[in-house]
Amino acid sequence: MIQFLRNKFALSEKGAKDLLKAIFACTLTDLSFMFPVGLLYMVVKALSISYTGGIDKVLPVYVYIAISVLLLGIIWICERRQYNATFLASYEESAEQRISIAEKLRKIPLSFFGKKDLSDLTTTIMSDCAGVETAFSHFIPELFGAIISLLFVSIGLFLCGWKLAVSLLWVVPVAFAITILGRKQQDKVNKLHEDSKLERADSIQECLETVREIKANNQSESYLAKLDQILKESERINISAELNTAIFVISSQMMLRVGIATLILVGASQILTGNADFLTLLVFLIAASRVFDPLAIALQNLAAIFSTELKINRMKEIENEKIQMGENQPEFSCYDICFEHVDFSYDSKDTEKKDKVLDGISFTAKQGEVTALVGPSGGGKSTVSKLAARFWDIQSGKITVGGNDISQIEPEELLKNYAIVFQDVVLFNNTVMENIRLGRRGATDEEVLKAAAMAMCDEFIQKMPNGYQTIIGENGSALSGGERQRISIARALLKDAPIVLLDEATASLDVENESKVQKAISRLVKNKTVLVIAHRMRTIAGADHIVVLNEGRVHEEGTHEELLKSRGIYNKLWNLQTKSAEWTL
Ligand SMILES: Nc1ncnc2c1ncn2[C@@H]1O[C@H](COP(=O)(O)OP(=O)(O)OP(=O)(O)O)[C@@H](O)[C@H]1O
Repeated sequence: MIQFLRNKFALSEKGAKDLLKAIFACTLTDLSFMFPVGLLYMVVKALSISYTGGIDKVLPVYVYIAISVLLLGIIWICERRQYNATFLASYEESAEQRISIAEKLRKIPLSFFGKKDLSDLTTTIMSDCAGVETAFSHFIPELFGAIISLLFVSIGLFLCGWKLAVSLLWVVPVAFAITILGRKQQDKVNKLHEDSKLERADSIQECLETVREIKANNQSESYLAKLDQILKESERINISAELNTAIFVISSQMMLRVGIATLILVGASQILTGNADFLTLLVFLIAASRVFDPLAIALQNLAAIFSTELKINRMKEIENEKIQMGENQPEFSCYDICFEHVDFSYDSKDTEKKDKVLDGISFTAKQGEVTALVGPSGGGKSTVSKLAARFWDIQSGKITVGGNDISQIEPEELLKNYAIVFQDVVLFNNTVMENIRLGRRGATDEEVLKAAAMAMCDEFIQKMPNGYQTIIGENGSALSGGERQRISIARALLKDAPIVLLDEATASLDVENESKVQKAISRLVKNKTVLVIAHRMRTIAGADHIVVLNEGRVHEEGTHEELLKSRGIYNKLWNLQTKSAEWTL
């Protein structure tokens, strides 16, 4: 049972056990609501006896009051237990689920994120987890609780009179059948609904992210018209999904009411023929109201559980994704990075040659040397630098660091040895100090200040309202491109790792700052393995080793002088840039 619940609702073992407890608690609560029916039966019976003169068989009033208080106490305890078992446990499980998805996302290869939209993942973590939390705290325990308690009550009702019981309960399987038969249609509409929600979230996110470009290109009106259309379509699908569910749920709930009508008809004819008394019919009617109310909610819950399955499947998709694993304490004799016949395509299922981004790449970036990657745009330079840090796993060949195959090293352990400066700098909505400290957690303020000064950040940071304690806004929106890049360089200087990856690290800097930062970088890279990508040829002319990449292959390699002499792509790029330096507007 525990395993079934785990598989069905993507729960942890503790979560599945808690769910069982919650179902048990809900069953007890539903059953406890039947006690007042029993008491009512006793009271009405006592009144009828006293009315017919059998006063000596009637219990004193205080006994009924005492029983009522006792029953209230039992109901209160059951409700309390149900509250603890459902809400507290479900919040704990939901927190666990969110943490486990976040942990998983940390370890999933980046290729997964290429297949998924950011808003899709955000929806899974925030809204799907919340949806499952509601299912876990309400729908599932209430549904199972109502069904199990109905079974017990049915036994009691059959013992009181099977004809009346059948006349009341025949509607229950019919009502469930209506909801279950509508499932196929509901699944279809729910899928459309979920897809439209994702499209809506995507469009709004895209609109917010690209608002500057939309305005700059004078496209506000047409873009907003398109967005408006998407929102209206989403609203239409939303209403149709609600209506669709409502049709099946309301029909099945109405079916339950038919059961009361047939009970009255059969009960009346039984009384007329002397096969039942009015008191028994009254008890059946009160029991029907007590049992059918939670059952009507259970039918609603059943429909909601169908739609929750879509959310659960999306969570399972993340849970089942393969993670990057490997050795936790690798030992490196040196930090040479070696690519051996590496093939790579961003879509790992696409093994066809035309989709390969890298095709048989082999070269070595030695420790103590600067290795530059150059070549035409789209040649695969950034891909090579990211693969060197195991951001993706390659399809064939081998990448080693100090002789260790990096596909066998735990990514976070591996990355401890890398200081990386990318073209697109990511900054966090925190102080400048903390954004730099991200390079090395635990670095002292003095060390952060030193790194910032070396990366030429100090001057502009001092001008900020609160200096190093200034909050820089979401992704450093208040900073210029060059300032962001210098903060990223300060992070790398602070980390002082044995391998340095620089992908267009100084591209956004002006000439004056570039030469100063270059000096800082040349101190950073001493005795390290450095892989550098730069479009400005003069930046890489002094590299110890230059690898020219073209269309995913190593076209040529050597030093600046050797490559100029060979008159290949490098020579062509060098001449083009020298000429372009003379251009004026
Ligand atoms: N995340 C990605 N998903 C799919 N394809 C990608 C991804 N990143 C890059 N590519 C493709 O891989 C190829 C190589 O890209 P890469 O960024 O490595 O080239 P590059 O030489 O660094 O280019 P540039 O000099 O313009 O930065 C390109 O065709 C690019 O479209």
